[in-house]
Amino acid sequence: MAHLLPSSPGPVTAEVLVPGSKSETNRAFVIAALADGPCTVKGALASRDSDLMIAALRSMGVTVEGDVSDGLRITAPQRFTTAASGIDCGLAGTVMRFVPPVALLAGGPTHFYGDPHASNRPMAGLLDALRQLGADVDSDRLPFTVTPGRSASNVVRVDSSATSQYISGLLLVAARLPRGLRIEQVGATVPSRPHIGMTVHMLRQHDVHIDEVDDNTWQVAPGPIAARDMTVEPDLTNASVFLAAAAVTGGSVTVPSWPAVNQQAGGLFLDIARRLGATVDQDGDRVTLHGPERLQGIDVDLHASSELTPVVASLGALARGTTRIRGVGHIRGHETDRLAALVTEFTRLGITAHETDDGLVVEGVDSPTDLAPTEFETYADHRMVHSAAILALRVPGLSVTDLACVAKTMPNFEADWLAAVGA
Ligand SMILES: O=C(O)C1=C[C@@H](OP(=O)(O)O)[C@@H](O)[C@H](O)C1
Ligand SMILES: C=C(OP(=O)(O)O)C(=O)O
Repeated sequence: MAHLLPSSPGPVTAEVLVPGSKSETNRAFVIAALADGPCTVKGALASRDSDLMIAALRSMGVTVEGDVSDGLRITAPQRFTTAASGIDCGLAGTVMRFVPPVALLAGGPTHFYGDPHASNRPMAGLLDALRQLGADVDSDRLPFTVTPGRSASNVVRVDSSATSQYISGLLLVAARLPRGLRIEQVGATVPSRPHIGMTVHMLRQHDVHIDEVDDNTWQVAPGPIAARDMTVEPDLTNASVFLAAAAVTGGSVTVPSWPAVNQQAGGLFLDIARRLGATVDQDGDRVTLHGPERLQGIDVDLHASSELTPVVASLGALARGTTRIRGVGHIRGHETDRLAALVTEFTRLGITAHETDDGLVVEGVDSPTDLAPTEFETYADHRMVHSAAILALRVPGLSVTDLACVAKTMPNFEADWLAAVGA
């Protein structure tokens, strides 16, 4: 069923408290599940991806008590069990890449499955690394079964050019392996580096000793992961959607509780917005974005913050001139092939856009109200909804085919968006 998205005749003015970071939440859950005592996680995101992570860990013997609003109490099992009915990864990259390494600690085979499209997401590099650690793995994509075995080595060579999540997944379990782990990244280049930085930072807060030998080598000492309580920051990539509403309407949106120092790729949005012509003020932990009369197209490398691509593409479509996004070829393996999806839907709407080897080129539209509003296909991808929602503010009548997929990281998106844009 098509869902009409709100347009905004005037500037959007709002203050929006965004929910917890998906990336931090699912790392916090895995770290707590591997720690040497109970940990409380506060500020966690409640969403499909985090629910899938909790269900996965529970089915391996982890105890999760309490609720997200008061803090979740997570206790590692004496020994990880084999999940009797398998582990549902949904479409969550963090579940499909962070949990299989934990299955190395289980006493037998663990089966992993997911949504239909999850089978298109890259897994081979991680599964190959698990084989190097002695596991038997019966496929190179979902669904697959990991059966741990005796490891001949504590060194893995992994091509992580398809996703940074292979490195993060291996780092998370590394200290718990009998001899620790040395990870040697052998791919041409690793995307989304801040996400690896987040993994390293969070593990160090639990006394895990990680030596970043060089840009492509991590040496993790064996040892306990210290139990400590954690507080999850707001999700800055999701915050960018709301800030973008101000950017395209000449309005002002404030996000409170913005962590001054953070490891989130979404934090890079503020500089990108400035380059597009927005003004960004930071007053303590409050960030306010003021939109200009008209944004200006930019040439931008989003290799480090590729999950911002759908938002930046929409900003480019509403800016003056051309916007070129580079360094994001790997997002063809995200929730959907995001480059193809954005170009297809933009073109259908009348926006000139094309794919390049490693990104997109989008021509800014002079009169968005002249575009023929369409039904924007979302391909089960939450960030395609975000992209459409930003465009719709200036293209009255635009709808999306499916709104429910926002539950992946922001189940309350519709209500929060309607409140923010004053619809
Ligand atoms: O580890 C994480 O939490 C994530 C890493 C990134 O994946 P890629 O390295 O595949 O871009 C990012 O895009 C994704 O949204 C979340
Ligand atoms: C790529 C994304 O998610 P995942 O964690 O499933 O990889 C995303 O949220 O943009």
